Amino acid sequence: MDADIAVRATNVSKIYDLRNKDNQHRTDSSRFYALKDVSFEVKKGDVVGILGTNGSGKSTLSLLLSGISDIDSGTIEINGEQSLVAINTGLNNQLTGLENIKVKGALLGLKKKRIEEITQDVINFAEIGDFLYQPVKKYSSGMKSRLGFAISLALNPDIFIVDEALSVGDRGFAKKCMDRMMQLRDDEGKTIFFISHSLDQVKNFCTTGMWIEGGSLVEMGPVNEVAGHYSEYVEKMNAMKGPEKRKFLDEKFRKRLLPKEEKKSWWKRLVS
Ligand SMILES: Nc1ncnc2c1ncn2[C@@H]1O[C@H](COP(=O)(O)OP(=O)(O)OP(=O)(O)O)[C@@H](O)[C@H]1O
Repeated sequence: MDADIAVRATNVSKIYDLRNKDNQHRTDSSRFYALKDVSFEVKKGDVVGILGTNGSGKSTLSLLLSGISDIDSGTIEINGEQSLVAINTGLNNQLTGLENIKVKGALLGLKKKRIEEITQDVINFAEIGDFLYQPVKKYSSGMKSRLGFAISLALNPDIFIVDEALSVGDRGFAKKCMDRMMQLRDDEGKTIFFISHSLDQVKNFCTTGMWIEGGSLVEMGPVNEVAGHYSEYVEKMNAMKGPEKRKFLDEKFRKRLLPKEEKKSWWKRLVS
């Protein structure tokens, strides 16, 4: 992969099993594309805003980009270290904040001295006081976001993946994070993927827009253009009336189901 490329995704698909309301597998068409055949390239230093309505596949993509979740088909090539900042990922709920920092450092194979430096950076940035010594399960979502964000910043990865993490923090902390992310963008040339439902935030912060809808990549390009097309789509969808909207959403959902033949061959592959 060329040295100026940070991430290359080629025909990436992620499939989930659907369960019915009794938590049983459905008898037919029970497999569903969270992402389907997604391909793109992102240059180093690019700041990509990922847009898409609820359930379109944005968080799934963030989990694949950060290497937390496995891909079902296709490839993702990454140039550099990546780190995910999300509300509910990456922290062990049973451990205290402090233990989480140390475990993360140890898992990355860092030396004791480096872990101590990182711990101090996290304490300074997160400003969660004595909560540092409480198990994370006692944290509010805003506090988890503070800790998660501070850890990712301190680890100083080449690629940041920020999934809605700012939406739960209070205004002061969200501003502090945005200021720091602007520094990462402008002074350090980091590659950033930024998922937010705030279109203004995406337009102000990002250079490239990536619109994912129904598990597929619809458009990627200059952020203002992509955000404009996405807004038009959302407006059209919002203008739909009850039955029309239900039909539209149902068709969108059905397009993501794996065909039965494909399901059969999957089972055959499993038993053969
Ligand atoms: N672990 C899972 N098991 C089964 N289905 C899942 C799982 N995680 C996500 N999905 C489904 O995959 C689809 C994509 O979900 P994802 O969380 O990526 O969407 P999103 O674009 O981030 O949505 P939102 O804007 O609501 O956060 C959704 O239909 C979701 O229900």
